[in-house]
Amino acid sequence: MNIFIYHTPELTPTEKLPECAIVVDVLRATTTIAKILDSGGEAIQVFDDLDLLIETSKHWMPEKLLRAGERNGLKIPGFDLGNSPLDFTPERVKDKRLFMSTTNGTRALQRVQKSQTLITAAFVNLSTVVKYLLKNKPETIWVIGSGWEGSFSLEDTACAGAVAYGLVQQSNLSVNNLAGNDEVYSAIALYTQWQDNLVELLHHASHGKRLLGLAGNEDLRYCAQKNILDVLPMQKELGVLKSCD
Ligand SMILES: O=C(O)[C@H](CS(=O)(=O)O)OP(=O)(O)O
Ligand SMILES: [Mg+2]
Repeated sequence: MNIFIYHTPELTPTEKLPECAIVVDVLRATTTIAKILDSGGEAIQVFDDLDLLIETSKHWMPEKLLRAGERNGLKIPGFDLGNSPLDFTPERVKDKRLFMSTTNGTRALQRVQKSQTLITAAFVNLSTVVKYLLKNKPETIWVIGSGWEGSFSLEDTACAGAVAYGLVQQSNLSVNNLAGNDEVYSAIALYTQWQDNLVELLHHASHGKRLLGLAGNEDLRYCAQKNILDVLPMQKELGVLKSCD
């Protein structure tokens, strides 16, 4: 296994794709995606373009669909839900398909949607992701931070480092056997520095500061929790994520 970490989708190579792409958007899209599937959601269909989301969702059974997502961190007018993981309860989402668009996470997913395998990771489902990688041993793994509007996100790179660190900790592989680029070393260093205080890390992050004003502390506390959801969101058809059992 060779793991490459890219801080934002824009930094990923354009001329090739990995065997396994892992998109990270701790605040909040991939945390929310994990919560949706843990709450019994049928699937999440992700869109970069809102018009296409609305047009596509019109053809889905009305009683089985919800439109979710945000622009500038706030629920899109006319949508059922925003992008706070706390809102995606079993009562709201069980057996529903979520048609979803967010500022960064859904854009990152589209960038690597043609990869052989595409999964999503956040702190909440970290151990499930690491377990999947150790079991399936993809040759090339890309972990892509969603960033914020093309710039670096502290929380996404820290979570990417947590994935790499988990592989090292739970196998006989060393970092220099695993690391495919320098970013792996820096991401692991960032994660190990903050692994016992992720809430504080999220409060330092510019994304976290922005969210504090919009959604309050509860979202950050939830997104900072490690291994609370045993779920592996995997792309089963282009743009459609389901739980990989
Ligand atoms: O909803 C979010 O947390 C962000 C938007 S913002 O950075 O808070 O404005 O979107 P995401 O795609 O989850 O990074
Ligand atoms: Mg984000």
